[in-house]
Amino acid sequence: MTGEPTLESLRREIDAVDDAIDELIIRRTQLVEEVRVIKRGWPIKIQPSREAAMIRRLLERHRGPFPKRDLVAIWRQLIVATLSFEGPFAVAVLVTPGEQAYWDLARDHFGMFAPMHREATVADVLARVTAQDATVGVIPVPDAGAVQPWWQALADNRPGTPKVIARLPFVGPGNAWTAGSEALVVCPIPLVATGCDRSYVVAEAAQPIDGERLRDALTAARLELVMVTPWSRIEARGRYAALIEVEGFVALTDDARLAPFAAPTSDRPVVLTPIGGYALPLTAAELQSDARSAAGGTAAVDCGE
Ligand SMILES: O=C(O)C(=O)C[C@]1(C(=O)O)C=C[C@@H](O)C=C1
Repeated sequence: MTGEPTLESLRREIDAVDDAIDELIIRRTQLVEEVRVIKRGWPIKIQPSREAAMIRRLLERHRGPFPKRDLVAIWRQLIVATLSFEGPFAVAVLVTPGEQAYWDLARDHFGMFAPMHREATVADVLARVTAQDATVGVIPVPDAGAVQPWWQALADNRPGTPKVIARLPFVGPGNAWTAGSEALVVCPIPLVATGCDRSYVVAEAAQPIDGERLRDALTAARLELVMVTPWSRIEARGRYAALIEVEGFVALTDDARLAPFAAPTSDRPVVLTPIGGYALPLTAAELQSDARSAAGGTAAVDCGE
């Protein structure tokens, strides 16, 4: 006899679905253990480009009314749990008196259980990451009004120098104490292109370059300017530097577009050094759930690359 489902019958079905999900987590973990073997010689296991691309792909295929933000939160917790048994994983976070925004952003991204260390200055965060006392560091996003040119330290080719690998929040502000704050994640690993990226380049010159000349130089290099900080003096070298953010992916080494900027010339006095970047945070459109049914997925996001 078939009839309307009852609470009991629906709960039995939910239990069966939960068992299937649990079996898949067990299976996924077995696969990740094989990844761990492949990565045995790698000092740092985190792969932020892969993480961002995985989450974008899963959001595109998802359908139905389950909130996509919460779906991302589930995936983030799963990925970070995985990282913690691939090898040591810890986060150094800038926390200043009265400002815990970066702590919230780090916790939202790296989960409830990743070890997190508070640091009082950006230099302390960078030092911990350089020493690999912490795998990654979380520091403020520099903007066009930035005063602290900490990013100068990233334009250094010595092994172990932290580079920018992600931007937070990846999935919107959530219930963070200080909504609207944004952070960069740094770690000494290279990214790979995900198709939805932005990059940072440090410009260095004997004198500050005015905005128009800089834009022309970047256009010649086929780089589209997003943001440039004020020029600041590098005391040790008697030169000036600015942080530039550009659209798209710029590799840390061998990017043909940057080759002409490796050394200064009389008509091209600016040296450009890539220092990493980030997969673009998820947009409101990507996070829009289908509130009506479990039928349709969402169109792939166009990142203009
Ligand atoms: O693909 C990898 O390299 C993994 O280690 C697996 C995995 C995952 O859980 O899918 C975990 C951590 C990485 O940052 C990216 C992905």
